[in-house]
Amino acid sequence: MSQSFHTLNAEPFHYTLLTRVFGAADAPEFKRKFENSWKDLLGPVERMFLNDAGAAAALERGNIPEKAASFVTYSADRERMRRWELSADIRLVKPNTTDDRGVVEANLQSLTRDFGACIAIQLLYGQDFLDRYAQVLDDLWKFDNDIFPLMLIGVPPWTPFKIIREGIAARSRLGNQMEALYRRIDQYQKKEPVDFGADMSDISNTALDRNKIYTREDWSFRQRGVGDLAFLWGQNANTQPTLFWFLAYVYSTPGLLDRLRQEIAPYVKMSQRSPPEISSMDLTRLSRDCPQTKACLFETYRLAIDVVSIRYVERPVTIKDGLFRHELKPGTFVSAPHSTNLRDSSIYANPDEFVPDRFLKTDPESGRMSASYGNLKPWGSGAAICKGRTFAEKEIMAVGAAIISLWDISPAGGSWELPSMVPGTGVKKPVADMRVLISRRILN
Ligand code: HEM
Repeated sequence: MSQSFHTLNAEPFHYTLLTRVFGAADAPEFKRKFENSWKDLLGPVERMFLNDAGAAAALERGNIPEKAASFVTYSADRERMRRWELSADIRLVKPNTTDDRGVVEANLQSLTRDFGACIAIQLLYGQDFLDRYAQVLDDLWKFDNDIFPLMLIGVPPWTPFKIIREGIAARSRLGNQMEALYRRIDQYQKKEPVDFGADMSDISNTALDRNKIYTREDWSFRQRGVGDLAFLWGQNANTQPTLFWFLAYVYSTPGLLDRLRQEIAPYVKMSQRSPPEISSMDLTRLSRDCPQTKACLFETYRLAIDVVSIRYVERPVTIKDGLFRHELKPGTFVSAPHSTNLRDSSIYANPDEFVPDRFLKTDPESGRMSASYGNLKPWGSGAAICKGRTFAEKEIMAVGAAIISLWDISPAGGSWELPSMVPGTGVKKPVADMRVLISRRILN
C-alpha cells in the first residue's frame, strides 16, 4: 500500500463506489470529469479535516459545550427535543426540577451517532441544510446500514426486496437534497439570489472550494450532489459509530470514567453553577495531553474498526512474504484488510477485552505517559490514507470529553451488557441498540 498511485491506484475503486454505491450514472464523460478532478477535490478536504489547526478551528465553531449541555433535554414532547434526540426512543423517567435531577431512558447508539452527525454536518454544509432536510440522518443511516454493503458487492438496485427498495429511496432523497444544496452553493458563490432565501453564511470553505473545482470540470448539479454524498457519508459513517463504542466502553468499564474525568478536567473547565456547565474547552491540549483518554480511543479502534484499503494495480508489483513471492498483475484489484490481527492473542493479550492501558507507555526518566497507535491502521495506508483522520479523532475526543464531563450514564437493565458486534461499512455495528439511563452529573 506504500506504493505511489502510479502503481497502486485508489481512483478506480472510488469511481466504482460513486457509480455502484452512491448512484452516479456511469458514462465516459463523467469518468473523464472524475479523473480530471478527483485529486483536486481532496485539497479542500485536507485543509479543514487533515490539517491540525484547520480541524481544531472547525470544531471550535461547532460549539460543542453548548450542544453537549442539551445532549438530552428531559423533554417528553418531540416538538421540544433537540434534533439528535428524535431517533433515540427517549422516555422521560423523572422530570428535571430545581430539587431533583431528571432522568431519561434512551438508546445510546442512536443518540450519540446523531449527536456527532449534527455537529459534523453543520460544520460542513451549514445549519440550513440540516434544518431544511429533516430526514437527512434517517436517510443516511438507512443507506449506510441497509444497502451500502449490498450495492458494493454488485446487488442490482432494482432487486425486488423491501430493504433494497427503501434503501434506494433513501439514497435518491440524499442525492436530490445534495443536488439542491449544490445549486444553492453555486448561487451563493455567484452572488445570485439563493433558492428559498436559504442562509448560506455558515457553509464551509471545503464545500465552496469543491464547488469551484466541480464548476471548472463542468460537473452537473446532479453529479456534484452524488460526489458530495460520498463525502457526507465518509465524514460520518465511521466517526459517529466510533464515538458510540468509545462512550459505551468508557462508561461500562469499572473505574475508568473517574480516571478520565480527572485527566480531562484541566482542559474541560466547568462552571460552579447548578447544573454545572462547560465554561471552556482546550481542544489542542485535550488531543495532546490526555494519554489515558487517547488510549481508550485507540482501544476502541482496535475492537470496533474494521477497514480495508482497495487499490487497482497499474504496474506489476512483487511482494516478498517470507519464503513466498506474490506477483500483483496490472489490471487486477488488491485489497488489504487492516483488522485481521487486531484480536490475535499473540499480539494483544486478552484480545476481546477492553484494556486501554495496552496503548500506554511511560517514559522511565520523566515518568510522562503517552499513548501510541502501535500496529493500528484505522485510517488505511499509503497515498489514499484517510484525509479526515485529524478531524475525526479530534471530534471524538472533544465530543466524548464534553459528554463525559456533563453526564452520568448507567445501564437501563441494571448491569452493563455491551451489544455484540456485526460487520459494518468500516466500523462494526451493534446488533441492537443499548438502552441507558442518562442524568446530569453532579459535581462534588
Ligand atoms: C473514525 C473515523 C474514520 C475512519 C475509521 C476512516 C477511515 C478511512 C479509511 C480506511 C479510508 C481508506 C484509506 C485507504 O484506502 O487506505 C478513508 C478514506 C477517506 N476518508 Fe476517512 N475515516 C474516518 C473519518 C473521516 C472523516 C471525518 C472524513 C472527512 C470529512 C474522512 C474523509 C476521507 C476521505 C476524503 C478519504 C479518501 C482519501 C483518498 O482517497 O485519498 N474520513 N477513511
